[in-house]
Amino acid sequence: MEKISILGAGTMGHSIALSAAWSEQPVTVYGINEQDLENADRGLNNKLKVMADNELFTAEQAIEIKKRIRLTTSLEEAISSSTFIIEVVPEVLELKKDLYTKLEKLVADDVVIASNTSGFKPSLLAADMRLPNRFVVTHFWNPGHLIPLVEVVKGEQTDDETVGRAMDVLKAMNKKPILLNKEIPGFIGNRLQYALFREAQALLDAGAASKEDIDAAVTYSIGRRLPVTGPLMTADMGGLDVFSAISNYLFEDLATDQRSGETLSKLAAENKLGDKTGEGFYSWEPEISAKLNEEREQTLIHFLKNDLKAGERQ
Ligand SMILES: NC(=O)C1=CN([C@@H]2O[C@H](COP(=O)(O)OP(=O)(O)OC[C@H]3O[C@@H](n4cnc5c(N)ncnc54)[C@H](O)[C@@H]3O)[C@@H](O)[C@H]2O)C=CC1
Ligand SMILES: O=C(O)[C@@H](O)C(=O)[C@H](O)[C@@H](O)CO
Repeated sequence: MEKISILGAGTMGHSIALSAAWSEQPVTVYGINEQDLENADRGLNNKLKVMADNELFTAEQAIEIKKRIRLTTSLEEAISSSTFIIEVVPEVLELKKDLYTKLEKLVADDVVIASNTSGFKPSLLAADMRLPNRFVVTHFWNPGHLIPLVEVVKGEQTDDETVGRAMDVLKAMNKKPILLNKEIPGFIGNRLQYALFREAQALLDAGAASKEDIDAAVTYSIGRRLPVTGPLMTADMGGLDVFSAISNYLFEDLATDQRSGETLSKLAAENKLGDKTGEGFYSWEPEISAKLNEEREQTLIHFLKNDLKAGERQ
């Protein structure tokens, strides 16, 4: 069994740690200061309560899971006995690369260093590493403790042993790892997610429909099918003659913007960042935020329970 350390205690870091602890693996989480750890501890307690309330495990098991997670502000302590490190710091290329340089001076040559980056190519991240063979991307999805997919992406120099260890540790965490054949920016999930996001922005900026109706067009249609059939299987079920005919006239009309759209750019410039600042495309009063986050969590837990029934989770 790998000794897992998570470097970064934020949105993804503490929820990935919860995933590991839930699969009975002890894990150490590094945060930058006491406030960071307090936020992580609160996030863990909230998530464990919701999961126990929804009978994913008992309240007693939740206590045991929490005991498996050690929080520290000491990087050295966090990695002192690690065999598998998952970096989950902000999506800033140089920040990540600088951390790997620091880590390579502190850990043994056989310790795997993985990144939860949303889309940087592993070869780019590992470009200055002493041992790029031990580096791999393990891209979890938010919330990391409730979404099964993890995209495993190897760089040009990632060796097979590192890939194998990453796949094994993710399966031991009861995740659904997929190994990409090629390293491409954004991997698979985010390329698809951001293609949809680009088109949604273009429709909003063109005044084609309201933000509510644009989102409804997804949640009340393709969003109902996607938990069952992905885009290629959906096309097979709809008829490739139809999907090909539509592709041949519609593709030339789809958005091809290379940057954020007008509305998103304006909102970001005004620091209206969505749920975390109280306003984005939508207004996020605390009660609305709590309601929508709980609804999403309940839905994701419902899917997880189906996985359990299907034996996809031991
Ligand atoms: N938020 C999301 O929905 C997802 C994010 N990711 C990726 O995961 C990574 C982390 O994202 P989040 O958890 O959302 O970030 P976050 O901002 O919530 O947390 C980042 C954590 O990194 C640590 N940190 C902050 N500044 C640091 C520094 N200068 N040096 C070392 N550690 C530092 C802190 O513990 C902080 O809590 C990013 O690469 C992001 O692209 C991947 C999937 C989903
Ligand atoms: O959970 C997600 O959406 C992620 O996998 C991502 O990487 C997103 O792009 C995230 O970074 C922003 O929500």
